[in-house]
Amino acid sequence: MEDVLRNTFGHKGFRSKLQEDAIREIIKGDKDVYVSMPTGSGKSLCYQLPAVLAKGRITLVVSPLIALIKDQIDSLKKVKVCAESVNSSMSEAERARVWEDLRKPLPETVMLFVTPELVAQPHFQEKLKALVAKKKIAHFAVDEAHCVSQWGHDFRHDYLKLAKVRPLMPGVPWIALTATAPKLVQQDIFNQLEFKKPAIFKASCFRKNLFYDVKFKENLTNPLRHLLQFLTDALAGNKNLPKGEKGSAIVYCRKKVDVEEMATSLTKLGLPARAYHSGIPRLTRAKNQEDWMTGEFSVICATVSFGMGVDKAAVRAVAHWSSPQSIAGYYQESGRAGRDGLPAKCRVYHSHSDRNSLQFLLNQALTKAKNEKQTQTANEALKELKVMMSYCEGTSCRHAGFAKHFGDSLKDCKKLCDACVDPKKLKEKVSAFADASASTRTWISSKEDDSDLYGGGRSGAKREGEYYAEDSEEEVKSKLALMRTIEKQFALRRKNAAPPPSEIDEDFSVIRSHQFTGKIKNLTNQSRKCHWERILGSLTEQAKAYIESHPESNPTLDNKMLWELASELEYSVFTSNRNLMMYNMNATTLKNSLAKDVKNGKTHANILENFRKQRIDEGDICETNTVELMPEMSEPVNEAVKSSFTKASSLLPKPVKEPIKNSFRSASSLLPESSFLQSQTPAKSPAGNADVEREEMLCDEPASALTILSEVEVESNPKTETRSGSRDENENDLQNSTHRVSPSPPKDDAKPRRKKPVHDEKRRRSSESKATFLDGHRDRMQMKREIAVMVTKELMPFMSSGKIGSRDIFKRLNQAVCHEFRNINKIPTRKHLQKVFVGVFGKNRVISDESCFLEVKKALSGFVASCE
Ligand SMILES: Nc1ncnc2c1ncn2[C@@H]1O[C@H](COP(=O)(O)OP(=O)(O)OP(=O)(O)O)[C@@H](O)[C@H]1O
Repeated sequence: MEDVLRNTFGHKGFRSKLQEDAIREIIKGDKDVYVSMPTGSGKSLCYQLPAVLAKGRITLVVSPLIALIKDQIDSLKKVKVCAESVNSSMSEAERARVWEDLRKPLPETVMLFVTPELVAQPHFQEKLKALVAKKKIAHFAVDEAHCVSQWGHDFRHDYLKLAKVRPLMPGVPWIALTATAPKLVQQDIFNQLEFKKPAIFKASCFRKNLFYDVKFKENLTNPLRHLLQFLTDALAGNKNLPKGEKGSAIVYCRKKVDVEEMATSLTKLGLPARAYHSGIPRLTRAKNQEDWMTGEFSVICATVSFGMGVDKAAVRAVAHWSSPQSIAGYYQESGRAGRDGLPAKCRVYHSHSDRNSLQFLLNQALTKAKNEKQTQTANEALKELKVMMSYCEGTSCRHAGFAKHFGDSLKDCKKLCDACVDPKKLKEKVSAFADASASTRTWISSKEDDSDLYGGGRSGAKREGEYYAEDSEEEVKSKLALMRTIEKQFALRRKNAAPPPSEIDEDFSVIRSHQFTGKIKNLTNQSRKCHWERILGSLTEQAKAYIESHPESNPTLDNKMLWELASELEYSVFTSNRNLMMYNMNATTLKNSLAKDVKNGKTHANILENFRKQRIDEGDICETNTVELMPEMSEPVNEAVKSSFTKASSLLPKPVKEPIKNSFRSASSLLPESSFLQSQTPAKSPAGNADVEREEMLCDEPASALTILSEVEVESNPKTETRSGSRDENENDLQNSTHRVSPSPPKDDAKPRRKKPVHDEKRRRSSESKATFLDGHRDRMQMKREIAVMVTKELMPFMSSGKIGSRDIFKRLNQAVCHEFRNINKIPTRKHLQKVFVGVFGKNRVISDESCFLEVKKALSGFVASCE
């Protein structure tokens, strides 16, 4: 045995005691054997070595993918072990050659790799019987045995048929091999493969060379840059290594389209990456995999169809760009890191929208379940998702999370995950994320197609053949359905009539927190959905108008974004109104306002943001060293875009005029003359015009324009009620002051508002705070706001003293400075800014015109960098 280990396989010893023991047991050949060891721990050797020792007899190996089979055969050929396969990718002659060999009294073939589909074929079973009759089968090994379990994350229907061949081979011992599987899956494997009293070899799932953490996209200023940094750090050791030894990384994305986008974005940012998913032509896909394996490039962006059986040792990082669907799946995918035993990192970028999309899709599967089995499967998938979400949003040791799931006993890893390295910091992050979720927890995103959910996810049951088939037909259907709905809404909007309840009742996924509809007495889901549809109609029209008027930038309609935005806006009206009449009135006013904006050629801020992002992705907007995912109406956005910009505040219902705090009153009076406010606000405050001007000069933070203004007020008027000590308190006050832009009946405007009891007020505030949360990127937006406030405040005096030639230059300079600080993720202090402005204005420079401004802009990053 040791000879074969050394001389044939070239290993100095066994990888572990468990590997050795399992191999010994398999060689004995008197029992079925179950081997469960983490990815990369050397499971294959457990059947390969006994196969070599079983001279003259064949070991049959069932493997789920032809690609995987090919890899195995290639690596065995390298060590001169004769392994063959018979599968659909081979020519008739090749298959005949293999069968011919197998018929020989002493076949050369040591291992025969087959797919479960082939095993199910009668003609294969006939040949199998003949081989068994001649006692030519040594072992029957089932690789990736978790595929047999419906509770596994990668169920393959054809694996279920394997047990049918069991009676055809009495006395042949079976081997089931899988990476770590939970107890339930293990038992299911035994049941399905009819294992009786198997010998069990099970390793701990703890991978001591892997560091696990979770990042919350909503907490990050620029998640893409964050990922880029993560990958760059992980691959930093590559510099002095030859190509073949360079470390590499995998970025898993949920959908094929995300895979493509990610590969393009990373490449544009200077980290060459390629895509891998089943939609890519097979040859290109194979070339991408090959080039990644050989170190031509380091990063592969893929759906989960990539990786099974990929034996690349030096994977230094595995990132999941959105939350995986199950913890077992995540364990296996992330386990592709560090197969060489050296340190590697595994990270999930989690977000509310991922959580909600997954939840929505699985709920949908549950709703659509036609029989008890499907219901059970869907329920199980939901349970798995719950566990995965607890992993992402929990604060306990990540490794212990795996251990618990797989029935191991590990308590904590000490320092191999973010939870053990800095529990306090993680708790803060989780709580910031939870805060953001207050408004989105029950939000169910727009219809999504699950055909590409992490390469198929549980729907992977549908997969057949060698590659994960993906349902492009489904995708098309889903898109058509979406388009039909949007078209329907256009028609409805034109007729200005609500659809019959039966039609709208069919799907409330667009209505956020719809289970809370009872909050407003007599308000039905149908009614909410009807308002949502009308809002969506107007938004879609805005987007279409923009597309028509900007053919040069070739933007495309992002239906999903429009659905979500419509839901967001409807939800903000829903949470800020307390009776049916007010809800209906304000929802209608909102819709009218959006429609009016269409006429006036205005476009909602989020739509502009989306188009701008598209342009960034296209590479049209690419500022040196920066890719921004959030709206930055800065330099590269053309004037037309700027002028058609609709303030988010204009979408909020009418502000309460009288009983508000100073800061808010001033803020509301600073609002732009949007169609909505024009129709609602009878008179401006005396300070109105000046303030409007000042507001326009502020840095372009569309969704938070109002909030910025409130903050400016807070900063500049220490006596205002909202001013309080800490930044957090200010933030609360800020929100509260902003809430007051909630709708109220026109009659109330003239009367002072009756003071509510404290608990009522609290409840009102909390529901209103949900309403003000417009984009779910709270921390990032807050940082932007704070930068904008600081920069505006410090730049103002230069405007007043005539050092800035025009309002437009002020605005652009302000944007440019904000931009620089956002680039370095820093909220500047007064001192920082004073230093920057010494550089900008020198002793007595006046930035009077465009050329002057451009000159300053060029040097700006240097001034900002040196201000620290
Ligand atoms: N005893 C050993 N000594 C050194 N290297 C080994 C030993 N056993 C296996 N290996 C190597 O470890 C690597 C991983 O082995 P293998 O592919 O069998 O892992 P696995 O457990 O099947 O992983 P996965 O579940 O991802 O397929 C291979 O490169 C293999 O050659």
